[in-house]
Amino acid sequence: MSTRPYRSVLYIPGSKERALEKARSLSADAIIFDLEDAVAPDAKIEARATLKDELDKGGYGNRAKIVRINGFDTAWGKDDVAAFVGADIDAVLMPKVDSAAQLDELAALIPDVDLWAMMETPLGMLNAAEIAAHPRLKGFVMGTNDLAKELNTRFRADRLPMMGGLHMCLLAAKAHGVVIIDGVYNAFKDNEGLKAECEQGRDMGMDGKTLIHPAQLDIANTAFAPSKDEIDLAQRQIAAFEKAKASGLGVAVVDGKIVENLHVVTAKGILAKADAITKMAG
Ligand SMILES: CC(C)(COP(=O)(O)OP(=O)(O)OC[C@H]1O[C@@H](n2cnc3c(N)ncnc32)[C@H](O)[C@@H]1OP(=O)(O)O)[C@@H](O)C(=O)NCCC(=O)NCCSC(=O)C[C@H](O)C(=O)O
Ligand SMILES: [Mg+2]
Repeated sequence: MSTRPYRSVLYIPGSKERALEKARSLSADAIIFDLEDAVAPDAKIEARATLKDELDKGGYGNRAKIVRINGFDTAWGKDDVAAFVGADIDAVLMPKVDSAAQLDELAALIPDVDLWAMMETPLGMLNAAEIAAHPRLKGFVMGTNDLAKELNTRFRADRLPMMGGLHMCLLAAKAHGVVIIDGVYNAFKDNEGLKAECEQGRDMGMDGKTLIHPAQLDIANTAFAPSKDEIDLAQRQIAAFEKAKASGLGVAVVDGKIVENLHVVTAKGILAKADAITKMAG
């Protein structure tokens, strides 16, 4: 599993030069440079060239750089991949992945970068386990807009209609040790709604949230970072368990709750995440 933080993963349309420039100073853990749905068909080829130029210029620091290409069933998909062979990017994100075979096709065209998959179709949900098991696959991004469209579900604050799909992808991601990022929150001026959805995704086990506007960054960064109380508890659990172990015991008690080796593993994960976030901030 990656120790790199992915609390906030910001989409930026490859066609928007101003936003591409602005992203160099934003507090996103990762950026998805989008050539797919955020770019109009007439602007696709120019967006690809603009994005290539901006990535060549650099300046995105230690944010993960992920390029979302168009699907291979479009006129642009394979040329998108060709344009970024050898570029300074961390991953290529394929939209609407239905099967591991589609990742084989992508893998054959671009060496040396991680592959990520948009999980946003009914077939993708059903095949999540084989997709997560692909040897080059390192991350899932939930495409909850496309999923809602395909399932003909309504948007609800509790996201009940799409929970089945989200959970299938979570199980597959965790089983194969790949990162999983939650879908976007479309109402980008509704901070309370975004906070609630970030906390829901975090509690389910998502590693972070995809975002569409810079104003959403702080909310996601806070929700997906360990809180001071969580860090304090993790430190006390580790210390209490070490003390118990030294006395020949396998169980400690902290705040009236048992602490066993498995809780210590979780506690160490929390501290490692907090450390990675501190390092990311530089
Ligand atoms: C949603 C927007 C269209 C709003 O744009 P706009 O009205 O221009 O916003 P602001 O005027 O408030 O912008 C303020 C400044 O912030 C910069 N900006 C805006 N958005 C971004 C961004 N995403 N990244 C970086 N910088 C951004 C503006 O340039 C302004 O800067 P300045 O000039 O210095 O003041 C717009 O935010 C937008 O286009 N967002 C991205 C939309 C997108 O990427 N959609 C596709 C992904 S969603 C999806 O497809 C998920 C999935 O596939 C699914 O199925 O669910
Ligand atoms: Mg989509």
